[in-house]
Amino acid sequence: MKIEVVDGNYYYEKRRKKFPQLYARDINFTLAPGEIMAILGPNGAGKTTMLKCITGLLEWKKGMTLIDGKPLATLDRKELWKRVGYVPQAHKMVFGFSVEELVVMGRAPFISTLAQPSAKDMEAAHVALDTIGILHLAKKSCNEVSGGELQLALIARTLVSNPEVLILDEPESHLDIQKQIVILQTIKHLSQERGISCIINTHYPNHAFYLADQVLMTAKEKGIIYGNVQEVMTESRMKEFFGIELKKIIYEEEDYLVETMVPRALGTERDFSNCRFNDFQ
Ligand SMILES: Nc1ncnc2c1ncn2[C@@H]1O[C@H](COP(=O)(O)OP(=O)(O)OP(=O)(O)O)[C@@H](O)[C@H]1O
Repeated sequence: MKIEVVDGNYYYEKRRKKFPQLYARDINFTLAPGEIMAILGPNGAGKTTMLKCITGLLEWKKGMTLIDGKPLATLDRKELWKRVGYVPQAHKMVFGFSVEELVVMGRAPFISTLAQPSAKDMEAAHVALDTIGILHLAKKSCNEVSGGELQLALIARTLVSNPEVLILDEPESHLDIQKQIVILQTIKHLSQERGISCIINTHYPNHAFYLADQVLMTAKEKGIIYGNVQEVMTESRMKEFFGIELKKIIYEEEDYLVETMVPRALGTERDFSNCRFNDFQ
């Protein structure tokens, strides 16, 4: 599925006087099938709002989303949600459901109204739980799992409908580092093996380096930059958009490379007063 946004912009009615446009420049991008785009920006920059506008959960006040060249507004919503998986930010919601019930709800576009999920739907839910590595939680109540486990279940819920596109709002934000890696690798695998396109909001520059073909960076007064990850995520751009100095680090082994960015402010001054000359050799 190809997703395009043409001249998109938005405002919240309540805040229209102060912010007649949430984005200082209109949003334009094209995401080809199997590509991953990361959206980065400071808190409040409008990343969640952008995901909602892209998927039609909110209506752009200006511009539009095109799906395979057709305006999203002209598409049948039920058909669209068979093709698009949306993972919202996980809040501790009070669910009376078990994890497998939550996940099988992802099959809803395929289940006729009032019908019970079939054995095939249940099997799809278990496969999705297994893919994410939380099949053992299937029977647990959503009230009893941790925020991170709930986040994983929400991701599994989108996978049961075999989406062509995954839209993920900070999917790694409540997860420990091992589960973050599981999620990032799963997203990459889904894009490479199944050709699923992904749009992911993240606060982690190194996750964008790992995953993204393209990056869209936004900050209220700075506007929007969009391009490939190397073009957009430079030290000077990060300083401009986030107001802090981030240093790009490349860790290399023979045939292995990790790119990341670390905040310079978290370093400490080195004290060389007790070092002997030989220590520097
Ligand atoms: N329903 C709403 N009504 C009015 N203003 C809203 C509403 N939802 C969000 N906003 C405001 O719009 C701006 C963008 O919010 P949004 O949640 O899209 O930002 P974000 O970049 O995703 O933030 P974060 O990184 O903190 O999750 C914020 O200033 C927010 O307070």
